[in-house]
Amino acid sequence: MIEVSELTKRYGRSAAVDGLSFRARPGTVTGFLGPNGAGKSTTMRVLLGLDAPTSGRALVNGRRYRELRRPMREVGALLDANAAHGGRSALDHLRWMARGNRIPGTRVTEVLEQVGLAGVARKRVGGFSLGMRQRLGIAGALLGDPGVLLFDEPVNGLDPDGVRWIRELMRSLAAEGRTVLISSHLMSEMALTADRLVIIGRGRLIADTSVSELAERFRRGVLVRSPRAPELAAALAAAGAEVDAGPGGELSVHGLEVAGIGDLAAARGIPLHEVTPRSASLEEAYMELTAGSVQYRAGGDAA
Ligand SMILES: Nc1ncnc2c1ncn2[C@@H]1O[C@H](COP(=O)(O)OP(=O)(O)OP(=O)(O)O)[C@@H](O)[C@H]1O
Repeated sequence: MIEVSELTKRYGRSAAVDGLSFRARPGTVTGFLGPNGAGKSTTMRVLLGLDAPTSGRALVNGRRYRELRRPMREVGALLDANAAHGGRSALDHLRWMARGNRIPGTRVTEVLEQVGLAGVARKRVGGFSLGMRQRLGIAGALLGDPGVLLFDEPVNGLDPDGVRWIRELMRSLAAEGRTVLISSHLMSEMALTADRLVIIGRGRLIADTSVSELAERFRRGVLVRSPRAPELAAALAAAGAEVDAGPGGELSVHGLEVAGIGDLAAARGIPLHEVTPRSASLEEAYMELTAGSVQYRAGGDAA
């Protein structure tokens, strides 16, 4: 379990994180979303004890990081894919991590297998592609077999195969009952990977929601086509719906759901050729939610 409550982190006069509260629960992939500079990495750094909060709390399993008895066995993290020393082999890097944390060497072999690097374990990390370095970083996060995992932008720069691999890994880690927090600025990716979405902007919480709740919130009425559209429009309006007729004769209906529209048409013997609930895409929803908190725009204007 991850619990962030009233967390504020200031750098000088500006707040990177500003009164942020949310939870990430076991068995769940929580997508941590926000535009560049929203405060995602800062929150993760505080959770991992790499930065001290100005105020508020960021707890892993009910404790601050430095109060954890065996941190690597409780929480694993991928913050920076380039953290491993380029001159070392993947095997040496993980062995070094394992030794420092009293983790048995056999675990190194296991995680190398799990991330698909067993075949290149003795190669120097300096020659690794970005995707291989991400895998190595993930192997490091998994080394202590922790119940809580934090991944900061793990799909950045990966090809579609790598992206899919990460998505499936995150899902399987959550299915094992682990708490998985994964940051991204891409809604499209999170919509496929995450159960819950914590969306932040300028250090503040914008939404704490499930993917389906977010889609529901951005519903845009029901699109209806019928060869007897004017008659149907009148009947829907009489039933209290708000109806707009489009240029092609299609109706945009608000205030009545698909079932209600179908029942009403059936009762009057009006044929329906299409009844489609419409919602803004999740990407549009995300853009709308974060519109006020984008720090930098193309052209360099501060928002
Ligand atoms: N060490 C630091 N000193 C001063 N300002 C910092 C420091 N670390 C982060 N910031 C500022 O805090 C804000 C939040 O940064 P953070 O890296 O947490 O955002 P993010 O959501 O992870 O963004 P990105 O997606 O770009 O990584 C930014 O305005 C950033 O410039």
